[in-house]
Amino acid sequence: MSVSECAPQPVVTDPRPAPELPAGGARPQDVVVAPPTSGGEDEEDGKIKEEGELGEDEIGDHLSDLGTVTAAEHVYRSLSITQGLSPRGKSALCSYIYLQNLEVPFSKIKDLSCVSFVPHLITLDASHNDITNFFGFQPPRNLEEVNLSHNHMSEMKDLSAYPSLRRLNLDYNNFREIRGLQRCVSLTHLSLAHNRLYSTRGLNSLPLRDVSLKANQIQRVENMDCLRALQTLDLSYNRIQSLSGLQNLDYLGVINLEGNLVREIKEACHLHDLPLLRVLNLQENPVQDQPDYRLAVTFFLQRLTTLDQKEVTVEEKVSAMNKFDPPAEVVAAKDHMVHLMYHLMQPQVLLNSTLPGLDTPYPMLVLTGPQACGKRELAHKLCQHFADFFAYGTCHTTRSPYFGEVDGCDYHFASEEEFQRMTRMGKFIETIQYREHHYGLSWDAIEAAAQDGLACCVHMELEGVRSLKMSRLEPRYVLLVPTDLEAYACRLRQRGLYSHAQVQTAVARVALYVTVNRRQPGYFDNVIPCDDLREAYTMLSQVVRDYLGLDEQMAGKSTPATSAGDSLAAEKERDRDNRVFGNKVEARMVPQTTSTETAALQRRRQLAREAVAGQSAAAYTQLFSRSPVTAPGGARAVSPYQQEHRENSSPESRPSSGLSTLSLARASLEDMYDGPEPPGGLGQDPEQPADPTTTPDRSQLASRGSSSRPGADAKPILPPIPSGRRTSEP
Ligand SMILES: Nc1ncnc2c1ncn2[C@@H]1O[C@H](COP(=O)(O)OP(=O)(O)OP(=O)(O)O)[C@@H](O)[C@H]1O
Repeated sequence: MSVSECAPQPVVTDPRPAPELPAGGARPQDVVVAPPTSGGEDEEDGKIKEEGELGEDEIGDHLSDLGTVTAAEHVYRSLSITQGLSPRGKSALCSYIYLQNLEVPFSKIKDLSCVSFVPHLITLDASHNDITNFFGFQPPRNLEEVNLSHNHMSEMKDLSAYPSLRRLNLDYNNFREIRGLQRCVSLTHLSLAHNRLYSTRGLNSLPLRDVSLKANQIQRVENMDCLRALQTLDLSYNRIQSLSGLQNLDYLGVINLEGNLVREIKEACHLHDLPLLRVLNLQENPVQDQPDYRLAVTFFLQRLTTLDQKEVTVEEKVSAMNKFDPPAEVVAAKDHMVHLMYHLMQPQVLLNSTLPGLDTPYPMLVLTGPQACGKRELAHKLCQHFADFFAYGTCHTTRSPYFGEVDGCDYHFASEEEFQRMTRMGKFIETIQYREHHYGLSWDAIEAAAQDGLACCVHMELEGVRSLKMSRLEPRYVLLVPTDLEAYACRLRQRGLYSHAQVQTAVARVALYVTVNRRQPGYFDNVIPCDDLREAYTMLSQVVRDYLGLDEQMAGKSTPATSAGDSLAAEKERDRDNRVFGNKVEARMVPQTTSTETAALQRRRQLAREAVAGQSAAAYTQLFSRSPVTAPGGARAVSPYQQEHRENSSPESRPSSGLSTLSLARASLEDMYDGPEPPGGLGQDPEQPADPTTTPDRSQLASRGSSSRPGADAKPILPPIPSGRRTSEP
């Protein structure tokens, strides 16, 4: 089937008018398109027509797509010869110079020089032939699409004469390198799959949108930076290990890297900044064996919609986020989950900090704020000043002590192993990792305060607050926040403990606290600027006095209520103020109690009352054999208001903190003694004027409580203030 080499013949169009086409379509032979330029190419070539070869006249049977050149001339624009037939002779097409589409696949063609006779050609399909000569024809100046796949070409040549070329398919040839495309300024689609390419070089600055270099021997992505219009890239079945080189292809939306040698998940980082990347295929790469491969890639490339030919689901995206960069709430939830689970795995004992009145939480005060804002100092000072009410809750940490810090006082300094062991033993309520160290508040720290009948005062970072808020404890949260960042940074530097970066981080975290406070009003019960620690302490102690109702009690001392009614009204007013905010927040947070739960709660309360009053079995007495008083308050006999309160009390209406509700604490205390008054007397007659010594203190509490109540005679124990941190009495 060889065709002899000869120069293309000049084409002369037929000047005669085309005959009328019969209705229903014309046989191609009936249409005179262009006469042969000479009579007998075959003779000229000296070839005898072989089987499967089409002569000039037979070619007409394969023409289609009739169009016009002028009003009088009709031409066929497409020639499609398949099924093993081929145009015979190099100049077999010279009669069809107006052909625009030429399809000659599966035709055993070795030489395409006949294409030189069709200068108007736009698309050429000569795939599945035996062509060895790359573009071996005179360039049709409008040639846009060429399919030369499945041939035997091995060398690309300069295609600068094909400026209109848009699509070029050279799959299944033997090319070793990409060459000669520099001037193909219209080339948008290029396929060189199944060749022997070892490099991606040679594509410089082409307007390519779709490139397939599948099944070659490429090891690296090189020189592709300039393919700024590239949208789809198929590099599957090569030997690529790194995804470097793809990071600047801003329009890239689809990358197929199946069957390569990518091993590291971190290679995905090279694709991280591709804004339009939606589809990635890394199937059959060693990286798939990495743990959490799919989640990790989903995390790195959050815009992906399809990974490894599988849709990336919303659930996967959320899981990936929660795993590799969890939002603060998720971190807190996990922390809470872990500690709750480990805690529940331990034998359950009734803690001193377990709800004293079943509907009143153990009172706690949490000072929070950025590192070194002074909260630890203030916490110590507060516990010292309000020694009858608060004990300092000493947290655990894995960091080593700073100069002057005392183990067991500032922190319990623990090794990493010890900390982890405690975690597994369910010892912690919350933990955080701050920098490279762990910090944790243990149940024991709270118990130490609770068993002395004291509220616990602790300090912690925001992360700890988040976790603590998920526990059953309902502390009061006081935010201490520096407003003068320069002074704050200065204070950090003066400590001489932190690097420049750590100072910067601490300063930056101030904004975090401010933002939380702004976006979630009520998240912190009080906000106190702490630029001046003396002023901050004054404000803090006032806040605490308000919580405890101390000032009001002092006022009550100086102007005794004129009547029981006045006293009751004042108490109601105070109680209402204390509760109003807490109730609002709580109402939003607490799910509605079902009737079953309400019934269960009532049963438990009843049992508790009976147990405390000595009316029920010893088991219940044991269960509640501890001091019910944690927040101090003036206990008294049941007043009409308290009676009303007890009747109305429900989990929904209870305040968010034990500290906020002195009256509630009293009520609950009396709930516990809602039977015969305990020895020593719980309170005083509401008809009587207020006791002139009503400022409650530890001794009063002890004297008010029943001497038979365990813990009633306990003495407050305050941790010593370490030197260097010890502050004078205010
Ligand atoms: N259990 C805990 N949970 C959460 N945060 C905690 C806990 N214990 C301590 N922190 C906080 O960890 C941070 C680092 O504590 P560290 O004692 O190392 O720094 P510091 O400079 O002494 O801070 P500060 O003076 O504010 O207490 C502090 O903000 C501290 O309040």
